Amino acid sequence: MSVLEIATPDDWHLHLRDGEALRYTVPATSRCFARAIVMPNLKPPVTTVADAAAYRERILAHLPEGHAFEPLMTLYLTDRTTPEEIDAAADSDFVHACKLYPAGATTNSASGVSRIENLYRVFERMEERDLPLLVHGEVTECGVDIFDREQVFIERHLIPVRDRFPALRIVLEHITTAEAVDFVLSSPANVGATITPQHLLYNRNDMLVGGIRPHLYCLPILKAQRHQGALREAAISGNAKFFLGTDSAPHERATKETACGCAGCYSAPFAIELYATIFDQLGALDRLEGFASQFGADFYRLPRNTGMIRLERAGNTIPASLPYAEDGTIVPLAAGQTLDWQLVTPQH
Ligand SMILES: NC(=O)N[C@@H](CC(=O)O)C(=O)O
Ligand SMILES: [Zn+2]
Ligand SMILES: [Zn+2]
Repeated sequence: MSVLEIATPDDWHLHLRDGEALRYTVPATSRCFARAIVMPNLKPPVTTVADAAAYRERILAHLPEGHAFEPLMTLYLTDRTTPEEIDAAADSDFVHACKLYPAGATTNSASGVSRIENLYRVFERMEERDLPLLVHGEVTECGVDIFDREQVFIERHLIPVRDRFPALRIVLEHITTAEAVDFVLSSPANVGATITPQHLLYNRNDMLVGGIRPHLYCLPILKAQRHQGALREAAISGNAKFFLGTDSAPHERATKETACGCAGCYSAPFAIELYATIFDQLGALDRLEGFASQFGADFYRLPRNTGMIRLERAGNTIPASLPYAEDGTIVPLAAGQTLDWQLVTPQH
């Protein structure tokens, strides 16, 4: 097969950042994706419906002419989030979910939740109002090894939340382990997961053997090869609980190539080509459309996109770096690698 046409995809986990960064991040996603779930971990975070409305306008102000793109906004849960704010979110037509960051788990999560049980009244209202809960699923206790943090979070926190709020729609974001795959598979249909390109393409050897590669450092951290295998199997399984979420998380080059580098991989400019290359290598190109363009919309109870995109089989080399922010540069995921697919007809 040398041409691939699929329904226009959506990105169900995306960091666009704010301010000057939007000039780069918004077109990188809108060239290909019709919608994206926009993460709220700004400084300060997006905690109210009013914040989300203002942020949505700043995003749309950077949409290039001729691009059709709908940012699907989210609220950042804190210890102080109220059930009333959940009602306001559910009543709005642009807030589509709330995001749980355990305090200290990842980039800009300092205002996150310190004790998950404190949010049970909020979860109860989300369940009533059918507003999905998106989860960065890692514990933060310093005694728990970084490679075990997802699995321990599932056992200690996620299983109790799922069982206490059986109708709550939950997305375990950017899953990285076989245990996360098993958790999703053994849960009812209202529990799903997003899978990133980096966790499909790489494992911890790619990050650490022969030298440390800061541009592969993201959270949850890349795991062992057997976990990568479980994620690949889930992504190409055709099971509608697993869908595309890039977790494209831009950090300027200097903040990654330093003694204490930031977590996050910037994949947006080549996202669909990365996924197409992986699915092709796994002999599962026919499963890409469900994963990229259908299952997420179904989970969020939004209409599937009616437009199409076209990709062609062609050597597509990702540049070593791209312009980003004021005078900055950014190193995209898989910089310097040649992908097997290229987007030729965006959204038509
Ligand atoms: N994934 C990451 O490593 N980083 C994300 C935050 C997140 O999604 O956890 C970021 O905002 O930089
Ligand atoms: Zn996260
Ligand atoms: Zn993220």
